[in-house]
Amino acid sequence: MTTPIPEPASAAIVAAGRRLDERGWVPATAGNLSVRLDGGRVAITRSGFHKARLDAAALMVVDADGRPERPELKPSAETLLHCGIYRRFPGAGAVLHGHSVANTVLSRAAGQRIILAGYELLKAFPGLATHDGSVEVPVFDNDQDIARLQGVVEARWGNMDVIPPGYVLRGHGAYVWGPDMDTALNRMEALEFMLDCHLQESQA
Ligand SMILES: CSCCC(=O)C(=O)COP(=O)(O)O
Ligand SMILES: [Zn+2]
Repeated sequence: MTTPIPEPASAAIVAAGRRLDERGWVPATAGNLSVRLDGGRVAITRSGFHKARLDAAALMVVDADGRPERPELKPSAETLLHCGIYRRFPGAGAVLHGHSVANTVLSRAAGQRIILAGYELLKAFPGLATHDGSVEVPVFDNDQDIARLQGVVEARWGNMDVIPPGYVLRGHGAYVWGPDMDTALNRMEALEFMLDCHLQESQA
């Protein structure tokens, strides 16, 4: 059965794609965006579309396991990472993925984590009331086998006491989520701002 994507969900994805593009975080056709719908379904960008020029035709619906409602359409190649986030975090309502210079450069040099500490913008993440704290952003080796990569992500989450609403794929990009699209966008801007600071400090 296929059902249309509710207009608020498609509008949120289209607007978010433009915002990520304005920031320079979705070059070429990089990035993917999704919103959780009723019944475990997910509205997500189709593979290969430029995120600055999304419209309703560039979006589609998959089930909670990433299976397309319309099998003739190809969802984002990274759909299973979105589904993994929605499965693990019932409060997640929107997921964003972008390829910034900062997340790409820093993750290529990082180990298994990037520690962000002392930034006022840490307060954009849940559970941090002041700048006087730190967040461990997991870094995963990139993998073209997305199901296998999701397995690695889940195993790591299982070993973390505090899981921040984001992670980075080495040399590839960042994933961030939130209860709604506006919050996810704010968290992504906060993460990217702090990564950019981190990068500039490392070059000073
Ligand atoms: C040209 S970017 C390479 C694929 C990628 O990393 C990405 O984020 C976009 O893939 P999609 O299938 O979602 O278009
Ligand atoms: Zn990507």
